[in-house]
Amino acid sequence: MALIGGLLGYLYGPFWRLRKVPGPPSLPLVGHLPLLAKYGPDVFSILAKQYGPIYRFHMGRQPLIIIADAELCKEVGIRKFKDIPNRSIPSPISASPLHQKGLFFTRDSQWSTMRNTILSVYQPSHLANLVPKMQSFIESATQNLDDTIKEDIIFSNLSLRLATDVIGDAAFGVNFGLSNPNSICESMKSVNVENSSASSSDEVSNFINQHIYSTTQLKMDLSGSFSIIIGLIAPILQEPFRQILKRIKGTMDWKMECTNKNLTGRLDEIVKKRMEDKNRTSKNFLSLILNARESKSVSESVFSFDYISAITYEHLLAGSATTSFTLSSIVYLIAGHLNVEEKLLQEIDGFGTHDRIPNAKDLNESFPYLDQVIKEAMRIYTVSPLVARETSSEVEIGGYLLPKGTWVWLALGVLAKDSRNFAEPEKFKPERFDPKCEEMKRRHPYAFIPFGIGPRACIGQKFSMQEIKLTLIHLYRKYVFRHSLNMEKPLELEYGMVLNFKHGVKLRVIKRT
Ligand code: HEM
Repeated sequence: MALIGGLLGYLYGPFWRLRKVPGPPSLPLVGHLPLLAKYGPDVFSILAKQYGPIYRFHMGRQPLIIIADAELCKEVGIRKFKDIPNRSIPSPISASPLHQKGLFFTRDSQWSTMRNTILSVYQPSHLANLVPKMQSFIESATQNLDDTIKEDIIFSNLSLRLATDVIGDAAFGVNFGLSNPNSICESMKSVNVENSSASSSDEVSNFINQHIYSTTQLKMDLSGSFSIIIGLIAPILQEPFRQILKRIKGTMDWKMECTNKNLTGRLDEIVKKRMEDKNRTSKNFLSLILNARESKSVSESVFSFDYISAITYEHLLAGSATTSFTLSSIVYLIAGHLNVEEKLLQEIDGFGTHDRIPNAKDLNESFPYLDQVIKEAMRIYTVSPLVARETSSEVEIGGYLLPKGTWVWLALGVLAKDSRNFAEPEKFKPERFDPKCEEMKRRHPYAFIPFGIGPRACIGQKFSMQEIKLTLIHLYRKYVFRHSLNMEKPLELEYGMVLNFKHGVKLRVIKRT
């Protein structure tokens, strides 16, 4: 009897505490996973229409409170931040030690100390100094495009190489050499520190493949590893299953374990070398943390070796997959909207001759239409459509009392497609972000938040916008792009920790005359 009581408590306890929040009927154990399987990520928009701006969704046994309204997002992300300061740790992450100790999933004072130290790397003056370095990576990554005229390229691969190199340099002071046309085809023995280039194509492609694998295998839908799926249904069983499966060759858990071990080993090597380097500058993010640690301005326990490794790796992940996805989706959308392309080319050509490289101020002020195009593309393809939070005390949101420990997820992707804020939301119309446009004036200020909201919003927003703008200006000065006939229509997406393209973005390059 006690056993049955315990089992029922385990299965229904999480639901019972939140039963007053509306939501569709859910099945024991699997919760609303069948709905996710049926509709994919669109399920969150569909349910918002049916159940309103705050509703319950059971990711297996775990209930989530989904917030699908701009005003309520402001309440969760900003007004009630002190009661909701951390992110919940989703099942795929709890299975991945590599991803746990970064800024994303650290909590409370550990998080605020880390964030405050890191923030100095993202000051406007530091970012402005990165422009020449970013530009040189961009030139290098796009150097071979002339040879691919009238051929299809997988643009999403190029953009991932580029974004990984840029963040590798800014975060670690390491040139991975992925966008160097020669070292892509040559061999690379090791990833060397401080401005030395990586050589050996097997190693480069190995590294990038592992990096991509590690990012894309953290699924949030039903295509993850077996232990992740078990974790959704019965979290208590996830770790024992993972421990067993990671030893069985060929399973997804085994592959993830090997990949993560390899990557961690390589990155730890970089961190160790940099720790020993007495002449390090503070131009990159890793050196800055190490300097702060040695000068005792932050406690060594806050930035222990594990945390430094995790946070540096996190920058590589967070800074590459998101920026690269965004760049590819922008170019893809422009390729399908020639009126937008024409207006954009006019703005870019009007800036000056090709040898005039825009500086940080130019990027902020001289490309208003480019700004609108980027925002509209990020609205159509919101790379991070759900943002996680967890209550640290009992708190009232939208008329419901949520107990401590409730997972509250902000549905940025649903907000971005809400017709109350974006007329004809499926259409690509950059002009809707023109500050003079009526729709823009009427819009809720938090209806479009692709970088999140409040003190936990993305730390790399300005960094990535600078990189994206520089890249697009460089590309469109020389080329335009068209969809490849070999690309599926509509574009198919994969739902991992961030959105990804199922088959890449395939484009045809046309040289401008
Ligand atoms: C287009 C590019 C990017 C997008 C769309 C994006 C989006 C996001 C979103 C939605 C969040 C969660 C915010 C929240 O919870 O309110 C986030 C957090 C974060 N992002 Fe980004 N990101 C991008 C680029 C970058 C880059 C380039 C970096 C690093 C250089 C970065 C580092 C981070 C970190 C460390 C966090 C966690 C912040 C914290 O918890 O304090 N991101 N990002």
